[in-house]
Amino acid sequence: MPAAVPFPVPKTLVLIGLMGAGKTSIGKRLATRLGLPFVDADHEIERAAGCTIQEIFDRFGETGFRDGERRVIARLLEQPVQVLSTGGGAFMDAETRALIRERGISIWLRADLDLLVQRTARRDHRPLLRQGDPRAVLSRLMDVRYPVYAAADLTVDSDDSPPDITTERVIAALRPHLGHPAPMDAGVATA
Ligand SMILES: Nc1ncnc2c1ncn2[C@@H]1O[C@H](COP(=O)(O)OP(=O)(O)O)[C@@H](O)[C@H]1O
Ligand SMILES: O=C(O)C1=C[C@@H](OP(=O)(O)O)[C@@H](O)[C@H](O)C1
Ligand SMILES: [Mg+2]
Repeated sequence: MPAAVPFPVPKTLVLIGLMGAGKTSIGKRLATRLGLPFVDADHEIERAAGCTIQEIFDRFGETGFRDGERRVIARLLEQPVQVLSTGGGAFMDAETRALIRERGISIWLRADLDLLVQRTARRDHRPLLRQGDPRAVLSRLMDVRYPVYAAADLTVDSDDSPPDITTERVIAALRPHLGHPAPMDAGVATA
């Protein structure tokens, strides 16, 4: 991966999109490229609860999970600028969406159904995909969520390109939102 790019980033970069779109994996790479801290909301929710997302769903239901998710993301958005990967349902919450709009730059990683099915099949830690045929669940979620995700500040296609290419695509889309890099000779007096 190329060295970090020294562009000032004005607000936390918030990755949104369906399960398997690559929010967690691209978010990590994006943070490295921009020299920013990385945080994954699902990871923070599990840390705060002291158990896995599956266990939260089992004990408190999806509503309990969503309450925790809303609180954790609000807390994370109070922190200094970073890359924040959310879980696929987070942006569907009106309160969370408003906070992201105020304090972040939202980036929708858009992927097609086949790719999402293929990528999410590798692991079974997503409770919503254990409640029926994963393709049918993802297809239904696409219908409901894509019109809402479309309100993101930026949309970037997550296809079968290597992750580093998708990461560069995100950086290219972000360019108009980034400051200018510090000049190499900053502070050097000129005649
Ligand atoms: N080009 C790619 N871009 C993003 N993820 C990819 C890519 N190729 C394979 N993957 C894999 O897809 C899986 C789902 O990605 P993940 O980052 O967990 O998505 P999300 O956080 O959006 O649910 C991961 O195992 C990741 O390694
Ligand atoms: O789409 C969703 O509602 C969910 C997505 C998951 O995160 P990823 O999108 O990172 O898989 C996780 O937050 C939870 O299983 C619910
Ligand atoms: Mg994730």
